This record gives sequence, structure tokens and C-alpha cells, in this order.
Amino acid sequence: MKQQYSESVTAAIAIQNLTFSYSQLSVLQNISVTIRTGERVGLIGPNGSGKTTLFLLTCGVLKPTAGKIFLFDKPITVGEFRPEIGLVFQNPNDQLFLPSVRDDIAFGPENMGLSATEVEECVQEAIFLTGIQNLVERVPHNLSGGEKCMVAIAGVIAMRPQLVLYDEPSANLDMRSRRRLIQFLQESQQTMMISSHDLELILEVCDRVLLLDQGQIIADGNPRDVMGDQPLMEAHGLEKPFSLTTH
Ligand SMILES: Nc1ncnc2c1ncn2[C@@H]1O[C@H](COP(=O)(O)OP(=O)(O)OP(=O)(O)O)[C@@H](O)[C@H]1O
Repeated sequence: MKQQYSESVTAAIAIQNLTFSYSQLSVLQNISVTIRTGERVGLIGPNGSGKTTLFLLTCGVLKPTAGKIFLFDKPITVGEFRPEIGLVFQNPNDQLFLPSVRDDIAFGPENMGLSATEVEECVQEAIFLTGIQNLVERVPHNLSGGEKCMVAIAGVIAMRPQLVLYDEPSANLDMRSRRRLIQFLQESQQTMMISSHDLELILEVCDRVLLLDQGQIIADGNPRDVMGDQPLMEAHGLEKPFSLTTH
């Protein structure tokens, strides 16, 4: 089920022979995959299969045990800030820590060496795109889960990344907040990877899906084909999404 892609398309991420262990615990084993510019890629897999770990490696937070990762053709170096990529954390509380929503959104652009005018442009654009005009003066700590989620996304979008990694973005969202998030993701222009157990969200937003399990990419293809394969899904602790069982 692996897809072959033309080499001529620009690679946003090129992962080559990536292996990673947390001391004795082997998580990823010799993974190679390319994400092309403009793709919306879902990352699925059972609990503990290494989705978050793969994101942390891709952002340069963790150092590979072996192998290489290239971001827009330039190798990732651990600890180096790469404004081309943004990570939206699984828990927005890990990302929001300033006294106002506006300050939180401005934090990234302010640390990129931009002028005050440029920072303000980035902040206003992120507020507009995420539709959080009504939250700007609020204290992030007091927001609801859905509100925090969109503010955390705004904080990342404000740095104008070309590629955004979303780690479980719909976890703990009610139906209305989840619907708003899906609409936002569908309208987003960036290349994106979305790690999620919300398979219906992946179906609605992504044009490609990777199934990660036992340290390997088990399947890579069209979300309907991969997630519609019941034996494959069940073999890796997942369920075929309901919407694919009724059509
Ligand atoms: N800092 C760490 N130190 C040691 N082991 C870790 C650490 N972080 C994660 N792990 C382990 O690495 C494995 C992969 O974890 P990871 O969080 O990447 O999985 P995941 O696919 O994102 O899981 P989930 O779907 O539950 O969010 C798990 O067995 C986890 O317990």
C-alpha cells in the first residue's frame, strides 16, 4: 500500500532511515518517508506508537538515534529554531503562559527579530485566520478547551510557518469546537501533518494518511483506502471509521 511519488515535487519533509529510542525503549526503526509541499497528511496509530515522538524529531526537539530529517531540503539540527515549521502541542496548556491571549500570540513573532509593525501584522493575521477576535483581551488560563485550542493554533500560525504539525488537535473538543477546527484546517493553506485518533477528522481534512505501528510505517496512502481496510485497521488496534462502513 506504499505510494511512490515523483522526485520533482518539492519535499517539505524528507525523513531518511530514521531510528529513535528513549534510552532502552525503541520507538521508531529505520523509517523513510517524504511529505510533499501542499500535502495534508494524517498520522494514525495506536497509543504509544510514536506519533508525538515523530513530531518532536521533525521539529528538532529530539535527536535521532540514526538517520536524517530534511526540512525544505535543509537538514534539521537539534535545538535550532526553524521558522518554516510549527508544532501545535497536544495540550494547549503547554503552549499558553502569558497574561493575555494577544501576548501569547505575539510571543513567537516577537522572538523572530521582527519590527513592532511586522509583529502586529502577524498577530492580526493569525487572529483573523483562527477567528478569535472576541478572545484577544482574555486571560488564556481562563479559556475553555476549544478556545485554548484555537489560541494555541493562532500562536503557531502567527510565525507564518510553511508547515504545521498538529498533535491531537481535536482531543477534548465538543462538537461545535471540533467542527470549527475542521473548517479551519480545511481552509488552511500550509502543508500539514495531523496526528489524531479522530479518524473522521482525518477523513475530512487529509489527502494522505500514514499508519504508524511497531516502529514502522505500516501503510501510506489515500485515507479512504487505508482506513477503509478493516483487517489492516484491526491488526493495528484501530477501527474502520463509521462513515466508511455505511457507504
Ligand atoms: N520522554 C520519554 N521518555 C521515555 N519514554 C517515552 C517518552 N516519551 C514517550 N515515551 C514512550 O515512547 C513511546 C511512544 O510515545 P509517543 O508519545 O510518541 O506515542 P503516541 O503515538 O504519540 O501515543 P498517543 O497516541 O498515546 O498520544 C511510548 O511507549 C511512550 O511511553
